[in-house]
Amino acid sequence: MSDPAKRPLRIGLAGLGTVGAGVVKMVQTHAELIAARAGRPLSIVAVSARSRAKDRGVDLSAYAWEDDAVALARRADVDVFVEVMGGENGPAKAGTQAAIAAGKHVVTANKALLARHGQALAEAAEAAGVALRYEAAVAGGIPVIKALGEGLAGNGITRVMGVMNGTCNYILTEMEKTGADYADVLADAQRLGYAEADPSFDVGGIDAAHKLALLSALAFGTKVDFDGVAIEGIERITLPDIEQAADMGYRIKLLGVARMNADGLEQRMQPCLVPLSSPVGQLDGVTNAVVIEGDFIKGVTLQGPGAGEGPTASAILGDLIDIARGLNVPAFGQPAASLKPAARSSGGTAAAWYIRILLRDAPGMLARVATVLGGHEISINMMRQYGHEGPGAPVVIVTHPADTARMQSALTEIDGLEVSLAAPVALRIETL
Ligand SMILES: NC(=O)C1=CN([C@@H]2O[C@H](COP(=O)(O)OP(=O)(O)OC[C@H]3O[C@@H](n4cnc5c(N)ncnc54)[C@H](O)[C@@H]3O)[C@@H](O)[C@H]2O)C=CC1
Ligand SMILES: N[C@@H](CC=O)C(=O)O
Ligand code: NA
Repeated sequence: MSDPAKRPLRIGLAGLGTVGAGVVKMVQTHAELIAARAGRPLSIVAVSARSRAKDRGVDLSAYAWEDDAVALARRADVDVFVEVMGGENGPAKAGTQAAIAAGKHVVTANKALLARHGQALAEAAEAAGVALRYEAAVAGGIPVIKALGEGLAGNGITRVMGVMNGTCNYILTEMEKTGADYADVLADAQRLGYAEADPSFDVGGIDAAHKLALLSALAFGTKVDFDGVAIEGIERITLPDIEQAADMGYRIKLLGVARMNADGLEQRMQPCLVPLSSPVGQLDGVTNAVVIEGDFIKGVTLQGPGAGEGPTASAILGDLIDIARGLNVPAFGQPAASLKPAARSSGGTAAAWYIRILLRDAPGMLARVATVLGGHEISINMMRQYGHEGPGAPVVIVTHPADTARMQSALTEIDGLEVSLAAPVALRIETL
């Protein structure tokens, strides 16, 4: 019998959409290069998706077909189950569980699955002695899981932050560049294969929060705590917000921050203003960036394409080549049983805020708002009125640093003023 470490690594590929088709293309395009680097060939043996008939622009004729992803996961001729279907339950979860139970390695791009079930799946994979790899799931083509879990493993990590959703960054930067409508730019992101099957996961900040929760576990040795992420999406950001931020030297980014404070883990994903001149402020289109701060490394910034066929396939192939080489590192950087439950921090550091309000246009209205802010000990750094909007006057206020709790109660009070014509929007200003 041939040496199993030398024979082809046999892949069962579940999902043939943007990511799955990319994986097929890369395996076919780079068969020789991959075999040379992995020490043995990678061979797709069987595939599965919803529709067998659909033309995906790739040649699938050499592969067996399975209607059922769970059956694919259990096939005797499959060594690695590649899950690129999506969904936090359904066949993604059942197939992954079945693969692990059958002693097969798993590579997945599915952050929703891992944000919910990562701990249980990592425990099961370790018990079965198989790898559970997910580089594609976080920041697409950027090798951030490898960087955090391997290259930086000797550091005490102090903070992880960044832009982790390509769709949102694409929308925010395209709106700024072209003045295009939010809905049109979102439709473009869907057409380009960046968005989730349910794009409200992207624009609602949920997809990026899934990713942040996985990075937190890796960075801080805590169990994945997706429900501990404070999430706010970009749905309420308007073109005037983007323009006014630019006018003040900032750009709006959906920014994730994970930090271990004295009272526990702070995890937040929210639109923030960042300096236009900062590396994060410069990110355009589908580009993501993750900043990792550690006690010995100080800071590392990784930047690259966060979504799309090629970058995501690249991450999947990186994981497959590691498996072919016989590497198996714990999914969350240390044995799953040793991960600690994450105590949640009661609040983050204070920050300056950008506030947008729509006030009835009459004398004395601004003074009412200033009084509310003053009552919450929030002092104003700058205040500007931007023309008129129907019966209202859009007003932008930039404050001096204030903590989130104080800002939230001030906003609730402003919202309750009869002069306030729309719910106020407040965005943190991160100095990075
Ligand atoms: N598109 C991207 O840029 C990235 C996507 N991901 C993740 O990769 C996964 C796949 O994403 P895409 O390829 O964009 O999705 P997609 O919608 O383009 O493709 C999904 C594929 O899975 C199959 N599928 C879905 N549900 C199924 C079910 N219940 N039974 C059988 N087959 C099913 C579909 O038929 C399709 O072939 C998701 O978990 C997504 O979050 C991760 C990083 C980047
Ligand atoms: N929908 C995601 C895809 C990659 O994870 C994104 O836009 O970043
Ligand atoms: Na990645």
